[in-house]
Amino acid sequence: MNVNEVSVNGSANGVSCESGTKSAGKRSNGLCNPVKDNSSYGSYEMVEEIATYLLERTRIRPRCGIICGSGLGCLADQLTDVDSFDYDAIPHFPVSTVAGHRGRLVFGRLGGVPVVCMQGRFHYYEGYSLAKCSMPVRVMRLVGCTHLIATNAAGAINSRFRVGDIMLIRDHVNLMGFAGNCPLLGPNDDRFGPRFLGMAKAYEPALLAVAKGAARQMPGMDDLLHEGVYCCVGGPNFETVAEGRLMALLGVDAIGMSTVHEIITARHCGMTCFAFSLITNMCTMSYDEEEEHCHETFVDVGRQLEGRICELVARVVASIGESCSETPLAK
Ligand SMILES: O=P(O)(O)O[C@@H]1C[C@H](O)[C@@H](CO)O1
Ligand SMILES: Nc1nc2[nH]cnc2c(=O)[nH]1
Repeated sequence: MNVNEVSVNGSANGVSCESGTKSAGKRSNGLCNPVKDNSSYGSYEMVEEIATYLLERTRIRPRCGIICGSGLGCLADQLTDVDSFDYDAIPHFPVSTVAGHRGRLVFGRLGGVPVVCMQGRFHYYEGYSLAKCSMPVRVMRLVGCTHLIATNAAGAINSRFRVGDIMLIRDHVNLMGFAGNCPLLGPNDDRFGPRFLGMAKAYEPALLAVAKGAARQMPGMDDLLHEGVYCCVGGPNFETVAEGRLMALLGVDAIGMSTVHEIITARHCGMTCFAFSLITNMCTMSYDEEEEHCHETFVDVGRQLEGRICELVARVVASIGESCSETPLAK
C-alpha cells in the first residue's frame, strides 16, 4: 500500500510548523514543510513501528492510556513494575518542550491494572500539528489500550469554580475544529477508524459515574468536584476578557490548550474516554480584575493536589480494569 495514500496526518490549515521530531537518530530542523509532513508523518505503518518498538521492550500490555497534564506528572510516578522510555529515545516521537511535562512514556501497573502514561504531552503552540500532538494516542491504541484518561490544567470560565477544583469533562467545544483544524484532517486510514466520526458520547457516562461515586468516598473531594464543558484553544496566550465572556456564552466551563484533539483521535480508533481538568486559575472576565496567569503557579496547583488526583485516577483505572477482559489486544 502506498503510504502517501493512507497517511492520516494533517497539518493545521497547511500552516502549522512541525518541530523537534526525532527520526532515525536525527532531529528535524523544525522548518515548515506541511506538504511533506502531510504525506509521510503519522501513517499507520509509522504508528505500528513505534508500537512494535515499545512492545519489544516491555512486558506490560496496557489496557488504559493516561495523559498527564501540566503539573500532573505525579500520575505516572505511582506506577509499579515500570518500564519508561524518554520521548527522544522512541523512533518518530515528538519531544516535550513545556515545563512540567517531563517527556517520557511510562509503562507499568496502577493498582494491578496495566497502563501506559504519557508523562508530558504535546501542544499545538509548541509547533506541532494537531495530528502530531495526538499521534501518541494511536500508539496507545496499537499497544493494546482500549481506554484513555486525559488530564489537563485549565482556567475556569464558570464563576462557581475555584482554583484547586476538579472538573470532570462531560463534553467539549472543538473551537479549533470550527476553524477547520482537526487531528483527522487529510486522507483517512480505515485501519484506525471511520472517515466520519460521531462525537455525541465522546466522554463515557459510565466512567463519569464511577468518578463521581469515587469522589463521594474521598474525604473533602465531593466539594471540589464539578462536571462541565471544556474548550481547547491553540494558545500559548491566555484569553482576553472578551474571549472569556464569549466562552461563557458558548456554554464553556473551563478552557485549556489540549485534550480535545486527543479525545477525537481516541474516539476515532474506538477508545473509551474519560477526562478531567484541574482548575489552576480563574479566567479574567472583567477589565477591573488583575490577571494572575502564570504557568509555574499552575504546575504548583497540581503538585498540591496530587494525592487526591492520584487516588481519583486510581479508582477510575480500577473500574476500567474490572470491566476489561484479560485478552491482549496488542497487534
Ligand atoms: O497540558 P495541559 O493542557 O495541562 O497544559 C495547560 C495548557 C498550557 O499548556 C499550560 C498553561 O499553563 O497548561
Ligand atoms: N487557554 C487557557 N489555558 C489554560 N491552562 C491553564 N489555565 C488556562 C487558561 O486560563 N486559559
